[in-house]
Amino acid sequence: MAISLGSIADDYTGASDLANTLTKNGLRTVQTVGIPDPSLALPDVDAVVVSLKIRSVTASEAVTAATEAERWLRQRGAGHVLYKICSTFDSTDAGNIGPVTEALRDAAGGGSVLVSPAFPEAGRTVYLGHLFVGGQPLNESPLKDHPLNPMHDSNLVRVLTRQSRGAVGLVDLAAIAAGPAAARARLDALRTTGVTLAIADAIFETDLETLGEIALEMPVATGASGLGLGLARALVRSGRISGGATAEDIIRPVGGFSAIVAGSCSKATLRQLEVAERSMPVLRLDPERLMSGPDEIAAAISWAGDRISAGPVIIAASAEPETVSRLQSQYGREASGHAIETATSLIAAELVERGVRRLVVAGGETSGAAVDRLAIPAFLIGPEIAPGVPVLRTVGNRQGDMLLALKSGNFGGDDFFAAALAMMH
Ligand SMILES: Nc1ncnc2c1ncn2[C@@H]1O[C@H](COP(=O)(O)OP(=O)(O)O)[C@@H](O)[C@H]1O
Ligand SMILES: O=C(O)[C@@H](O)C(=O)COP(=O)(O)O
Repeated sequence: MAISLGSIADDYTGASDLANTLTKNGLRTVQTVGIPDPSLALPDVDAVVVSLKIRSVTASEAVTAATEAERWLRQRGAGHVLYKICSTFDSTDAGNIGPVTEALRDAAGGGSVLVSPAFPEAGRTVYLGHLFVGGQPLNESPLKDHPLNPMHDSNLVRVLTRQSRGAVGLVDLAAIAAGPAAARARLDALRTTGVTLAIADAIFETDLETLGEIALEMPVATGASGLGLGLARALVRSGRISGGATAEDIIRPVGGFSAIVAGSCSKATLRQLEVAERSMPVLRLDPERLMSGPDEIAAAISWAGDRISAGPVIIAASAEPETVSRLQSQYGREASGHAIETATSLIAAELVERGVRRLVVAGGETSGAAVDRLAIPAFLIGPEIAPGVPVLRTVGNRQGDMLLALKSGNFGGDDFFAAALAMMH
């Protein structure tokens, strides 16, 4: 199997978001969980998205995992590798976007790397290097309260500079709107001044198409699904792939019970839970009790066990920023995040043991922990529930075929949970 496009995603929801965009734009795509075991039979595809859980680990761990994935992708023919980051540039001054991008650049022999988290379909645009989330600059958006990586600066040139060894520049909208030749010239001019990482503005899909065209001429790029769209369209335009991806039979029924597990504290998820509460049983976990022992997990499993055969249930650790801050000031940010992810993943695994075969997980880190515990090796990409969130069908899963949706915290409309379940039978 030779692939045209390789991607390394820094979390699992981000991976399914990108795989969804690539599929919608004509690439047959598979999402693997880590580097797949050689015994796993992967389908014949144009693109592989390797999901890693490296957004919130140390920079050196992230670099090691990403460079290993890069080698694996190159060995399978990937001429271009996209490092998929969050469209809200989730990271801290310690990394990991800068260190991983620079390591992938070094592995590919140097040159310039375009970096753009723009994803206009989801309201993420970049202008003069500033990232906007809907109508708000990043630092005024709900991302300012993210439990693991609160974002306090919308100027991505500054943010990336703080994480990188090399100089960071800007390919601005004026150059991009003037088309590939002008954007290329701007990038070349930056390179002569020693800039190796270039934040790229993008507001409209046409900007992404321009970015995709020039990114494809280079071995590495860093960005969110918007850049994926540009790369996929450039590949299809180049005639190198057939452009015939379909998502049709991926959602054939799997049976079993259905459940939702949420660990995202994003504003969108909190609203979706409120709305779902009107039509489904929802158990709100007590974070204090989760931190102090296994009783809360056992109680949640028993609560779900009593209800699951009657219809879908939701179990959520999600809480408002004030509650999250209180817990973090008592136990520390990483320790509380990790303990809650462990709890939600144990609950998800226990639900699957009890016959759940249709599972929605809300939250990037939360999804990563759950999919790892379930030991699911890979996913095929089905139709889209909401921008950035497809239905996934497991490949090579030991419990048999399952349908999942891994929802990025910030994605989906108010009725996302009902909409997801309606597409999974
Ligand atoms: N009540 C809570 N208090 C503190 N942290 C929490 C709480 N509920 C969930 N978390 C943690 O918050 C983090 C949310 O991150 P993530 O799952 O990536 O969601 P998102 O997709 O919204 O970023 C996880 O580490 C999760 O364990
Ligand atoms: O690019 C995006 O916004 C998403 O694909 C993504 O990575 C979101 O991360 P989480 O909110 O942590 O799921």
